[in-house]
Amino acid sequence: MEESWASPLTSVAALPLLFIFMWICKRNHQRKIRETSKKLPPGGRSWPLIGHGLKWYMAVASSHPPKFVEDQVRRYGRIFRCNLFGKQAVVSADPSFNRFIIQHEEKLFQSCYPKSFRDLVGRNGVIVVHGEQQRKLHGIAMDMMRAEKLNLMNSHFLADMQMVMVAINLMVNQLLGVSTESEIGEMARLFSDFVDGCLSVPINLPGFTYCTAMRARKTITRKIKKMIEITREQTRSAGENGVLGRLVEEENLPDDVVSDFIINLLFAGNETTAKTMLFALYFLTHCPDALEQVQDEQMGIKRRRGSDVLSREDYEAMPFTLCVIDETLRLGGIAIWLLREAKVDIEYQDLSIPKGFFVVPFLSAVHRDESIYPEALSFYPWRWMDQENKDKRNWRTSPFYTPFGGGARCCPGAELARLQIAFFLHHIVTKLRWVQVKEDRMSFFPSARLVNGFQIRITKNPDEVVD
Ligand code: HEM
Repeated sequence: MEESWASPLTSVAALPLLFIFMWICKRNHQRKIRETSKKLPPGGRSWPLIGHGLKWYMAVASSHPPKFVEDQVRRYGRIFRCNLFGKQAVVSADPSFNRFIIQHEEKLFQSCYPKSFRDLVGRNGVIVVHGEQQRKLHGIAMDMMRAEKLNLMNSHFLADMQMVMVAINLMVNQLLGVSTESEIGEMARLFSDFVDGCLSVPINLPGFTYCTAMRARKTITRKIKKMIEITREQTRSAGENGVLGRLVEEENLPDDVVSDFIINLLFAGNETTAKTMLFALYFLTHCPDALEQVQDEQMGIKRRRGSDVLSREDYEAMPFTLCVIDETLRLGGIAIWLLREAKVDIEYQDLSIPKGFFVVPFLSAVHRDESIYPEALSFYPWRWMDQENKDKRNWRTSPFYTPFGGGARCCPGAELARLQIAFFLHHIVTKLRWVQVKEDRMSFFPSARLVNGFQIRITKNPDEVVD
């Protein structure tokens, strides 16, 4: 009796609960379907401990750094998973995803460097800081290096630049306002020790390159701080203090931050530009037609100008030389890949990338992709004269051409670097002739270089116009 009374009542009360239960089940089921269809990028097995490190190293040390990436792309597609530097990594040879990564710095991804590197380049430096501090320092660097400012910053800038053409000397001269030969020479020597350490095994014991670099860093920092003091005491006319003067007077940054800022600019701007100059000469040596066209263009400028010092207008009148520089950056761009870490769980198209994974946009895989650049492995500067490639060539916006990175960390020195390389080529091709005396090849490990040091025999150009 009790049962027959309770039963209809229970059924009525249970009905809404049953609906809720079914709705929750359905929702969970749909979520599960969604979650399983969003999956980790595909990837192959790797060796314990070393992961894919050996194959990665062999490719990067060769003259075709995307080799490992290309092999994986053939198997798994342009976005794949592997094991690098002791961690799970997602590597991309996909132009759109690369752009997505560099455009979402700070929100989804974050650049990351080992502690040993951060200690060396400076924990306050723009390269390693994040968030508000990075934005502020990056803004200052961008502002300083803007093309129109390069002319205004220092009325002697372009002339100085051509007198102290060795990249590091130029950087020391411009950044610190140091001009005597002995001061520049000493800073250049210290800096060379410092840079070697950035690319070495981080053992901080006497006799090791890293330790020598840390010592060099201390001396450089002491010198910069002394210069800051002197700069504060002196009031020179605008522009005469170099970048250091502007940082101290206009930006009002603490001394430690100014010092790391300068060291970062020296580090980021020196090797990159000097190596690109070297690669440009190497490519031109192996492409006589391009060399002849650069020589004609530059001799024309020299004849018109009638002097050794170039101006901004001359820079704008060398379209073919700029194609040579852009083609050099495409094939021999110093930054072949960038390193990021996923800050949060990320979903991109039907893929998920868990928080903490390394994410590696492999720039040179795109630069050497046959489906994007026909005859991709040939040095062919004329491709950039093609109007169809105008958008592709715009390194500020193009997903296909990113030698200077992009987004919040795009290279602030890009214009300065192109200007320096163009002027370097002008002086070299108008004044000298050379013959390569030893076979050579590019390698990108531990940093971009020509393995035999590009040995050439140099003679004076017999056609040089005497001023
Ligand atoms: C051919 C020469 C150069 C190349 C190929 C180059 C390339 C790059 C690339 C790819 C990045 C982005 C790194 C990343 O996203 O993790 C970068 C950043 C940077 N570059 Fe350059 N660079 C060159 C010259 C210069 C010069 C001349 C300067 C300064 C005078 C400079 C200063 C910097 C700085 C400070 C950063 C860090 C920006 C930040 O993290 O906010 N670079 N460069």
